[in-house]
Parts: sequence; structure tokens; C-alpha cells
Amino acid sequence: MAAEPINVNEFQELARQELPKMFYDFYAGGAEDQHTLKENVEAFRRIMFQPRILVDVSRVDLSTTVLGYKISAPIMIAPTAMHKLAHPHGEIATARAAAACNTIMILSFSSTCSIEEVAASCNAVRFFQLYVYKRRDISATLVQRAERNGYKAIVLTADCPRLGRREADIKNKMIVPPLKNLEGLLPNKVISVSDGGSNLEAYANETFDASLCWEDIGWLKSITNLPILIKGILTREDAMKAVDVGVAGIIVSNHGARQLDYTPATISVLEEVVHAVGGRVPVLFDGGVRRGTDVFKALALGAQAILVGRPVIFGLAAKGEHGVRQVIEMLKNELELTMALSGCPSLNYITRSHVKTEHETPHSML
Ligand SMILES: Cc1cc2nc3c(=O)[nH]c(=O)nc-3n(C[C@H](O)[C@H](O)[C@H](O)COP(=O)(O)O)c2cc1C
Ligand SMILES: CC(C)CC(=O)C(=O)O
Repeated sequence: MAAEPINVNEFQELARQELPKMFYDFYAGGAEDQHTLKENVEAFRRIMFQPRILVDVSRVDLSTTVLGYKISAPIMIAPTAMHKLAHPHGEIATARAAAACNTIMILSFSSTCSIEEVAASCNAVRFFQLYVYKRRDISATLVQRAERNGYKAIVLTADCPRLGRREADIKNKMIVPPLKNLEGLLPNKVISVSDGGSNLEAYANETFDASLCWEDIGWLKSITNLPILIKGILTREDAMKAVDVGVAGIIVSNHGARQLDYTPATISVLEEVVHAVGGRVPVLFDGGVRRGTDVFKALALGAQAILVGRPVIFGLAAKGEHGVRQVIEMLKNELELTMALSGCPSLNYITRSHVKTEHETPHSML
């Protein structure tokens, strides 16, 4: 029997042993040279701490709120597609783990359990992630189903006009399983379309609306009363546009390095985006978070909360719902220890001056 994992990174190897190569590669992989994939993780390692001492940390409070919803820690579950390829219980297991950890799960548009099944399975606060299809009526239907089923926000993923080139998926001729939310809405032939390479790429390029632009946020607002967050922001210019069009929050993300390779590591652009937003809306963050220290660093640079993508899937593949819980709990425990050792009894003690970025750190320390 494999040894019990003691940190989030160790779940990746367990997942690799558990999964068919095609699915492991799909989950783990990034675009093209996978430069950004490595950088998302590496860039965290170039940020150092400046801890404070002699602060009473006999109690450490990790709780926070996101869009007014109280959660146990600033660690949320990122939208990731097709959880049934990782575990037969799919997104239902993930949602139950989110509920048990008292955090928010963002359900992917491209899930293998439906909006309704996930809503019925647990009482976690849930947001719904949206891709806008060329067939706008299909996207509108899913938004309305999410709203009817108690999802609390729409997360519009805006970095996917076309799918990034994921070479492992092309080699493996990645197959798209049935996407539960689209049953009866999308002809089967679209999902099974094949150009001899990655079916995912063919599916996304066939269905996603590459003409989607800033003006369309008005359309999205017109079809829902839910708050809208935009996911995929990497620059101050886009952050300001997002605030101008009246979104409720933004998510700094490069889609886990699966879209445009050689975008910067998300942690290296977070602060620029936070400055541009100037506190007008919350800034969430994802990409490369594997340790509680990473969570702390993102908060110190201005994120309200972070989202975790791959580690959740690896936990799910290794041990189902329990594995997802372990992943979230490990990150929470590490964050709590980091806060104690940095002199921060609660999240509002964490300041910019608790970290030094690579530009502020002498080379000799790296
Ligand atoms: C296997 C996989 C599937 C994903 N599917 C989606 C998706 O359906 N919608 C979306 O907005 N982002 C999707 N993402 C991106 C994640 O939401 C998130 O931005 C990214 O995983 C964060 O990086 P991390 O994996 O290093 O934590 C996916 C990422 C992975 C790894
Ligand atoms: C169905 C996909 C386009 C899911 C996705 O966003 C991803 O694989 O990164």
C-alpha cells in the first residue's frame, strides 16, 4: 500500500498511479512547452517571508468571507472539468468535500455531474463557471439552471476563445466523456467530433464563442441576477475594464497554464492587478498553489482568497471525497502554521510587508 501523503504534492504521484495515462496527462498537463506550468509553481519559491515575532498567536483564525459568504479559510475549489474521469462519484464527491471543509466550490460548465445533481448532493455554497457558446441559448439555459438551483455567482471564464495547444492530449487523442449539463442541449456529434488529435480541442473550438468581448458582459447581466466574476485576468488594463463593466469580482488566472504558454506566473502579476482594482471589487487568485505558504503569499500580495485546481483533482483520483477533504485540510493546516510563525492571528494581520518578492530580495537569498 502506498504511504499516506503528508502534503498536497504527494497526491500527484498517487493520482498518476491510479489513473489511465490519457486522463492523468489531461489533468496534469499545460500548453505547449509547459513553461508557464512550471513557472506558476516556481515563482512562489522566489517570494520570501518577513515574519513578525512576539505576537499572541495562541489562537489563529483563518475564516473570511467571499461575496458575503463566510468560509472557514481563504481556500476555494477552482472550476475543473470532468471529475468522473478521476473518480466515479465525480463532482458530487468534490462538492461534499467542499461542504465538509466549509468552503466554496466553483462547478465547471464542463462537469460530468449535472448542476442539479451537485446542488442536491450537499449544502456547500456553490458558484457556477460559465463558458459562452456560439449557441448563446445553451449558455443562457445553464446560467438560469444554476440560478434556479441555488448557485450564488457566475464565474465567466474569459481566457478561452479557443483551446490552448495541449500536446499530451493531442498525442493521446484525448476523448471527451458525456458532459452532463449539455445532455439534450447539444447534439452528440459535436462532442464526439474528431480531427484525429485531441477531441477536447475539437469540441472546444467547435462550441466556444471566439467573438465574445467586453460588450457581451451586458448580455450576461441581462440574463441573470447573480453576481458575475471574470476569470482569466492577467493585466492591469483588463482589471480596470472588468471593474468598469461592473463585475462583482475578478479572478487572476492563466487557466493553470493550459491556454497561452509564456504568460507570466499568476503570482507575479497579482499585485499589479490588485493595485489597478484599488479595492473596488474582491480579487481572487489561482495558479500553482500547493502549500499553505503559497496561500499566505497570495494574500499578502492582495488576494481575498485563492482557488485550488489540480491538487483537488489529484486528491479525488487518489481517495475520492476523502482525498479532496485531505487536500483542503492540509492547505488549511499549513496556512494556519504559516500565520502563527509569521505573527498573524487572523487574516487581516497579513500585510504586504510580510513578504519580499524577487525584485526586493537580494540574489544571495535565492
Ligand atoms: C484538468 C483541468 C480542467 C480545468 N477545467 C476548467 C474549466 O472547466 N473551467 C475553467 O474555468 N477552468 C478550468 N481549469 C482551470 C482552473 O480553474 C484553474 O484556473 C487552474 O487549475 C489553477 O491552477 P492549478 O491547477 O495550478 O491550481 C481547469 C484546470 C485543469 C487542471
Ligand atoms: C472542457 C475544457 C475546455 C475544460 C478546460 O477548461 C480545461 O481543460 O482547461
